[in-house]
Amino acid sequence: METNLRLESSLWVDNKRYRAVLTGWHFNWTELDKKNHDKKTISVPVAEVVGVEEGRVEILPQKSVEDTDKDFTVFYVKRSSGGGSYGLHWRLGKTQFSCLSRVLRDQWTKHLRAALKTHSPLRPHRLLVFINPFGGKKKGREIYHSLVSPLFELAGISSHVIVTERANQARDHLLKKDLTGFDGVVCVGGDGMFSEILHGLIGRTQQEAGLCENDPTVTLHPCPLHIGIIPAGSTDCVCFATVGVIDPVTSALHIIIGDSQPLDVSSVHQASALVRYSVSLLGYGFYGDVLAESEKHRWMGPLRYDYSGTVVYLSNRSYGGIVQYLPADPVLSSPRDRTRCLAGCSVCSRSTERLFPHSSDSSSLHSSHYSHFNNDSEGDWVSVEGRFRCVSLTCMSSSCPKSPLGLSPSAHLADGTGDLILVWDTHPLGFLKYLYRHTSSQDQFDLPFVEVHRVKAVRFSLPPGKEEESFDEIGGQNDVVDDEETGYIETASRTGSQQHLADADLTKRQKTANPFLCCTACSKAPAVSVWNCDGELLPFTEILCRIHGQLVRLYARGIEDGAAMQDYVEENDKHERISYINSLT
Ligand SMILES: CCCCCCCCCCCCC/C=C/[C@@H](O)[C@H](COP(=O)(O)O)NC(=O)CCCCCCCCCCCCCCC
Ligand SMILES: Nc1ncnc2c1ncn2[C@@H]1O[C@H](COP(=O)(O)OP(=O)(O)O)[C@@H](O)[C@H]1O
Ligand SMILES: [Ca+2]
Repeated sequence: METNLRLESSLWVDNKRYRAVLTGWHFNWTELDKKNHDKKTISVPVAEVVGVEEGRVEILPQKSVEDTDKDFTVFYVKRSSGGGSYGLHWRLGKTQFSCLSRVLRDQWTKHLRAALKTHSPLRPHRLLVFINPFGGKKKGREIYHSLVSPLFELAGISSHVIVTERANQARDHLLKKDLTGFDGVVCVGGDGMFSEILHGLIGRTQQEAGLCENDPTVTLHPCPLHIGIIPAGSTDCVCFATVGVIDPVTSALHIIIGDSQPLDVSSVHQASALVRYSVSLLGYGFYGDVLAESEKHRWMGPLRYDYSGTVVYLSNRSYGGIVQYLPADPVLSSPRDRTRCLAGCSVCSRSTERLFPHSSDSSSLHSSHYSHFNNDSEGDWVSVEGRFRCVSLTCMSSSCPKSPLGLSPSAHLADGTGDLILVWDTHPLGFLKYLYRHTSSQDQFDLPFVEVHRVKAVRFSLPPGKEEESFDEIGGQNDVVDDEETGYIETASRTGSQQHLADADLTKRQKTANPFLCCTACSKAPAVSVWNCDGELLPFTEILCRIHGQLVRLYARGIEDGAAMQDYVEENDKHERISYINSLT
């Protein structure tokens, strides 16, 4: 196949003659009629070609085609220079080639298109797009129509666009509507919008497989549809941690070329009922309180988190709790090994083999997946009890513009584990130091009151007697929880209906359990905090979380190391130059 795709000829770009070569994996062109040391080769991996069009094509300011029969135009991914050491911006590169004859032109377009098909099999043809018009700075629609949709069109992708009119519309659509014909789902919005897509797709996949999501020991089926994220939210942590930059064009290009990045997902259960799924921050204490406080200030937009963070920091709270965790195999990796999960991460690739050992045999794929979870005995769990500033679990680094290396800089996107961070009660300046270290590359785990563990599952419970005490205490200051509300929680736990749970607003009981909805004006410090689950408040305090390795796939490839990529590009250029010179002599 590969030999059939090879093509080599002279081509002209801007009236200069080039030697163009298409091997299986690369398309490159080198200027001729120049002294050897000036020769420069441009090399584009076939997998990064966006589109091949007959004629001289422009797409800006709008698409125009000059239909000459000896020309063709190639669009491809171009990395923009000077983008810092982590995360590169991708832009659309364009080169217009002229051939000596129409026959040769047709040969080039045919070969390039065939190579594309062979080398990027996951390119989407049809996408379902959800736009949250109210996310972040409310620019979702504008971002999609001006920056993304012209690129999708150029790449021949057809998209069905839905601008949401209410929260949970995207999730409900994915749970109930016909999805045949779609290769992937794109969300234009923030982490909250991504979470809707995540819940819709995971729920739908388990429904179709006849699996019960409530049971934490069940091996869930990975979702067949890919998810693309066009960032247009407040934190955009999932996008930042999987692409390395918050940039709609970069993300659109990853979608177009069908990049594929698996992602670990944590399921959160209460009394054997599924409560929610989480990929980034599942946080109790500080991060829960910040979210609860910030809900009152939504009108501030993305700034609400800084404001609420300051208010909560100044309130200086800590909470009692029992944390139990199931450690991951320490031989594989550690949260303090100072490595980074980057594009092509070897820890994650090895995990794919471990999680899906017979991936060529689809019948055994799911049955073997996660069987080890059931084999872990109670004795493997580690238990700690005390007072915490915060307890956080994250399946990935959770880097975001506020914290470029993230909550756990060495966490992996797809290794089947999460990092549990315990910040014990400490003096206010110590905690500030911990928070502040998130903004730089200083090690936030190198503090005497901070612990981090790589885990497969986590349980959180309140110290004995504390739960009732806290509700009684608050009950005295607020309306007593009535039966109807308690009834809801019981019903929810019993049926575990994901939709029911997610649809329900916080009940009064949940509000009383939430310090910032009731206690900012109280002098007494509350005994319980609330869980922040990827930006949603959870209605339960005592939970069990389990990490499901590589449950979903994103149109992304992980963070490209800018510095290493530069070397690669230069090395590649040099290699191509030398091999070309050798072929001449
Ligand atoms: C002193 C500077 C401290 C900077 C600390 C930064 C820690 C940042 C860790 C961020 C982890 C983010 C995980 C992602 C969560 C999102 O899923 C989720 C939803 O996002 P969406 O609204 O876009 O849908 N976002 C959140 O829950 C937001 C959490 C944000 C926490 C920010 C805390 C800011 C703290 C400022 C403290 C200031 C203390 C000042 C003392 C004088
Ligand atoms: N049309 C809509 N009206 C109101 N809320 C919506 C709508 N569409 C989505 N949402 C909800 O808005 C929340 C926040 O959206 P998100 O896109 O994450 O923005 P942000 O990052 O600013 O929080 C999400 O939880 C989502 O469920
Ligand atoms: Ca992980």
